[in-house]
Amino acid sequence: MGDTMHHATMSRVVESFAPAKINLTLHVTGQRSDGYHTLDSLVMFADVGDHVRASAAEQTSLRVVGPTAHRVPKGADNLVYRAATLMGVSAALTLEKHLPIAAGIGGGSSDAAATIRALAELSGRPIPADVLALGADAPVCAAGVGAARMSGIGDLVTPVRGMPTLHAVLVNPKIPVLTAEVFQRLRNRNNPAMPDDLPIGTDASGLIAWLAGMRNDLQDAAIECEPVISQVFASLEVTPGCLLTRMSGSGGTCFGLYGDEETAASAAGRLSEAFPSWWITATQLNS
Ligand SMILES: C[C@@](CO)(OP(=O)(O)O)[C@H](O)COP(=O)(O)OP(=O)(O)OC[C@H]1O[C@@H](n2ccc(N)nc2=O)[C@H](O)[C@@H]1O
Ligand SMILES: Nc1ncnc2c1ncn2[C@@H]1O[C@H](COP(=O)(O)OP(=O)(O)O)[C@@H](O)[C@H]1O
Repeated sequence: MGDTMHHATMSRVVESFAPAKINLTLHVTGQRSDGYHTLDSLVMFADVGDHVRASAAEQTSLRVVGPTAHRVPKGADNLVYRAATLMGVSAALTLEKHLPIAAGIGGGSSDAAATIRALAELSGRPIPADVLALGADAPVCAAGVGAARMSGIGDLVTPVRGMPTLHAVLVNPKIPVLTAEVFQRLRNRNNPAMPDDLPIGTDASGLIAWLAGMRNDLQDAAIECEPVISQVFASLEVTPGCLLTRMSGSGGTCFGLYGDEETAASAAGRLSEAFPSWWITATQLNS
């Protein structure tokens, strides 16, 4: 009895969800002397994503499973492994990978953040201050605050409370888009930031109307890199009830916003039939 309990404690598995990150807006406001761009972005998280499982072990190991596992590095360069190294905690790690790769939805950063949360719970250690080392999207994912305004180069994260739930469809053509290449292709690196005051406390239709006046400044450059993205936009725009379309991050995932869950689900159904090789999912964006 005592032994069994001891064993159960030793093999405690902590599971952490790594949601897709959606940039509802992405304004590129300048470029620093080190080449990195300053951003102003309103971020929310989807209810689809990857799962990370961690249990204490003497040496770190990583097993990658799931539908998109074959597309990610399996060794020490996986962001899950790098997050464990940054935490200074050794663990047996499993990444269950569902999100498309190099997709503008921060999959690797979200996996790293989920790993950090799991290892913090397992070890009692605090979340390290330098998560930015794991990518510009890692701080917003690690903050775990839900909706947030991301600025600086991704290192400044301000929680945004009082955002409504949004009903979205995510569409990715399964063509990887290289973030660095999209930034390189930008013609205009100095665009206005979002207004200081975000539309806090509005309902979904008020938020969508406000979003319509905002931008993703990487869209044109991403379409130049991968022209299929304009087909992704066109496919979303013609779905009944689509209120807004935009690209997330550096692409190629684009999202459509809808007034309710049923309309979003039926748009996702139609699109999946028309484009069986694409990754298409209806999702709720939560604050
Ligand atoms: C564009 C964004 C917006 O949320 O999302 P994704 O498209 O990755 O999802 C992020 O800023 C990306 O974050 P992440 O993918 O973690 O980027 P990193 O690995 O840090 O950077 C990849 C490359 O993008 C460029 N980069 C990235 C961030 C930034 N603020 N300025 C840049 O110029 C740099 O050339 C860098 O070498
Ligand atoms: N756990 C991981 N998941 C996804 N990509 C990873 C992971 N670890 C390392 N990478 C590398 O990071 C790169 C960016 O992937 P990803 O985070 O999916 O991009 P994006 O932020 O554009 O959605 C990939 O090309 C991949 O080689």
